[in-house]
Amino acid sequence: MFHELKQSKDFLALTLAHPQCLPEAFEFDLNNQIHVEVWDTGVIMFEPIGVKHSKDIVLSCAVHGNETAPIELCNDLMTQLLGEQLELKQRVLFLIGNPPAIHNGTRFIDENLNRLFNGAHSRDKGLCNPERIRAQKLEQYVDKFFSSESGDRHRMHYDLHTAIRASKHEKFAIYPYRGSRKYSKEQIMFLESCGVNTILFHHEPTTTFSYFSSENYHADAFTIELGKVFPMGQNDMTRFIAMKEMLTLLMCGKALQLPAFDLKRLNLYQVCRSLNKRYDDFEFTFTNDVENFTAFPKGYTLAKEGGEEVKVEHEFESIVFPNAKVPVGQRTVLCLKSADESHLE
Ligand SMILES: O=C(O)CCC(=O)N[C@@H](CCC(=O)O)C(=O)O
Ligand SMILES: [Zn+2]
Repeated sequence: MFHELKQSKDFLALTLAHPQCLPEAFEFDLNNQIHVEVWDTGVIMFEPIGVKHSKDIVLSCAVHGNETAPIELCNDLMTQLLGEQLELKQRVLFLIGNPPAIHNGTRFIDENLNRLFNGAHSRDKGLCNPERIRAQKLEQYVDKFFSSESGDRHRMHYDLHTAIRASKHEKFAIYPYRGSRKYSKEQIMFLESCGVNTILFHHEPTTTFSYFSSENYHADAFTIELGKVFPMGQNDMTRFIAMKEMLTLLMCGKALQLPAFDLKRLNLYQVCRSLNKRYDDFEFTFTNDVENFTAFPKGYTLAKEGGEEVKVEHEFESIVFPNAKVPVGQRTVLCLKSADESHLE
């Protein structure tokens, strides 16, 4: 296994060759002062040797198996690290979330992994399918990674996705609910430098991976949507150059040279409500080619279910992630209104 990875430098290939689990964990040192630990299939940690580091960075992809651009992006970074092409100065944990779903070319196999974090994997029907078991393990790996360093650390988790539909703002990030904690202008400008200039502030706790890291480890954590979903190999990787460059600077401890916070460079949205499916016959009134962030006026009927109409409540509401095909009880769409900078620091 170790020799296979040393030779190929392709952690995605190793992961896909063993989608359920690896026969054993292993570790080794690269020739350029980097310690590598493989904890499980899709789970690899890189740590600089002999350097005083201060940042713990989690980069996750394939929490949804068919969202391939983030997988290619992360694999590029991992291959560069394994090929000793990067001078790593900070700790990084890469997570390839759902390898069986990558094989399947689907969002998930049994259950949406990104609804199973923050303990949801063990609630109700419990650890009854591979996604629930994987969610629990991913939580344990994040815990191990963040908890093994103490003191004044800067923890980050960028959970990389792509969206099912086209979007009026191609790249955007969901900033998980933070309770009384302020949202970070510096993180927002970091994302803007990555090409992600649209931020959605979530209005309530969720069971997503980014919320888990944000809530439990006070990490600067985001779900980041990098564009529309395409099959593996069909992504235009030039669209992710800025993202890759900024992540490389971050990992290698280089100056980020972030611009000052500037509202003119950003689109800020507040989630005003999450519509959960209540009846099997839930349907939207708009078609599948309506883009994310399309705004509808007050009174407009967005959806119908159980003989009732779901109408826009604010002057305008923009929709994101509409999906009528979720199980009853789950989110069918997020409704957004414009946000200002009042809760930022
Ligand atoms: O395009 C879609 O409908 C879904 C894209 C996606 O996977 N989005 C994430 C967002 C998670 C969050 O709200 O932080 C998801 O639905 O899990
Ligand atoms: Zn996704």
